[in-house]
Amino acid sequence: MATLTHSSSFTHLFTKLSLKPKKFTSPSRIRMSLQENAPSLAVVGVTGAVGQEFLSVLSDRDFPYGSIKMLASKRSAGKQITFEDRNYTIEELTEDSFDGVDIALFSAGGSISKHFGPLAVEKGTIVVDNSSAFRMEEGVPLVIPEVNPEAMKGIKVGMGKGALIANPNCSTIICLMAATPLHRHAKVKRMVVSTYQAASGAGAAAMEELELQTREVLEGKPPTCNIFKQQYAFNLFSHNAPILSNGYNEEEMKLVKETRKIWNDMDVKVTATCIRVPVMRAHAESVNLQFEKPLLEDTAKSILKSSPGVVVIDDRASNHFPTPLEVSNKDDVAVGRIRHDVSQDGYSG
Ligand SMILES: NC(=O)C1=CN([C@@H]2O[C@H](COP(=O)(O)OP(=O)(O)OC[C@H]3O[C@@H](n4cnc5c(N)ncnc54)[C@H](OP(=O)(O)O)[C@@H]3O)[C@@H](O)[C@H]2O)C=CC1
Ligand SMILES: N[C@@H](CC(=O)OP(=O)(O)O)C(=O)O
Repeated sequence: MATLTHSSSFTHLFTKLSLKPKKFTSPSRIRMSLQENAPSLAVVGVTGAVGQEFLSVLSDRDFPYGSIKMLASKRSAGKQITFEDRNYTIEELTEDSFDGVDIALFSAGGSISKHFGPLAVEKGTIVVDNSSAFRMEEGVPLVIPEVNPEAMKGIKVGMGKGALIANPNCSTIICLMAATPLHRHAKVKRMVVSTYQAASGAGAAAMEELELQTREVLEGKPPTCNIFKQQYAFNLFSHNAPILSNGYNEEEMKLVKETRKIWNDMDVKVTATCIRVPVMRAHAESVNLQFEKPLLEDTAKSILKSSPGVVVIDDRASNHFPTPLEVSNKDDVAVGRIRHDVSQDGYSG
């Protein structure tokens, strides 16, 4: 029914993020969210593509904080980072990092989350985890704030009690930001998703590799393949996540399982094909929905137009629909190519 584009990545406790290419260049802004009596924060994986976006979003949204710890690996410890006109020294992530921390934003990979997340929770920290480590764990809310904020009700800063909140996979988030309002109206029976995923989803090093390879190929040199095992520039390939015994890759099965958990609907039928495309930032998706109840095209459009975090770009006359370039560094999910599926009877898809 629609093509969706979103600045690659994820939604977490307080926002959705888009990935920018900067490393160690946190935004220098006039607005300051540093306040007395505000929560103490920690950003785990602060030097990474996502960590840098955490900082941008904290600043963009004036998220109040009393202090902020910049955490990364031993490799980055001691390096300086500037955030909201203040210099911070990056600290190595250790088991003592969370003493006195109210909220920790984790984005340093699943194994780091698995080890340090529970330790932080034990110390009374609310952990918002961007990895896949806890998403499917029972009792851990898997939250897209615009979709299912009720899943994290009862988790409050300042209660002295730690908690884990998981952030879905970026492809799931993009898809459900648009599909959920329609699902609430006409109930989705089956969803077929195809993704066109940018380099940003694979981290800062993948973005650097795409840039380097593009230059190398244009100069007639063999492309450097460190992050992906094949040429990425001027090419596309099946998502690099491991292939499972059912023939799907892990990225595809995340879309299936996470949708069911977020919608609390174990019967919804979901299938996905995930592809990596040589785009620097912002994933795109084709989402085909089959509904239980009829849904008219105009109704779908007006539902989407009034959905939080969604913008409709659907100008048939000038053939103008969402593109990764247009949505990069923006938070909203852009939706276009909204149309009835001619292969479905009535208005059921
Ligand atoms: N939910 C979603 O939509 C998305 C989730 N992700 C998740 O976020 C994670 C990070 O992604 P991304 O930012 O793109 O990756 P990057 O490779 O750009 O960054 C990785 C970060 O993790 C840090 N790190 C690595 N090893 C350690 C360690 N032993 N201790 C502490 N910090 C460490 C790195 O620090 P250093 O610089 O010191 O090495 C760096 O800050 C991914 O692994 C994935 O789980 C990513 C994209 C989308
Ligand atoms: N979805 C990211 C990969 C990733 O980080 O996924 P997850 O958050 O589920 O580990 C990509 O574009 O490749």
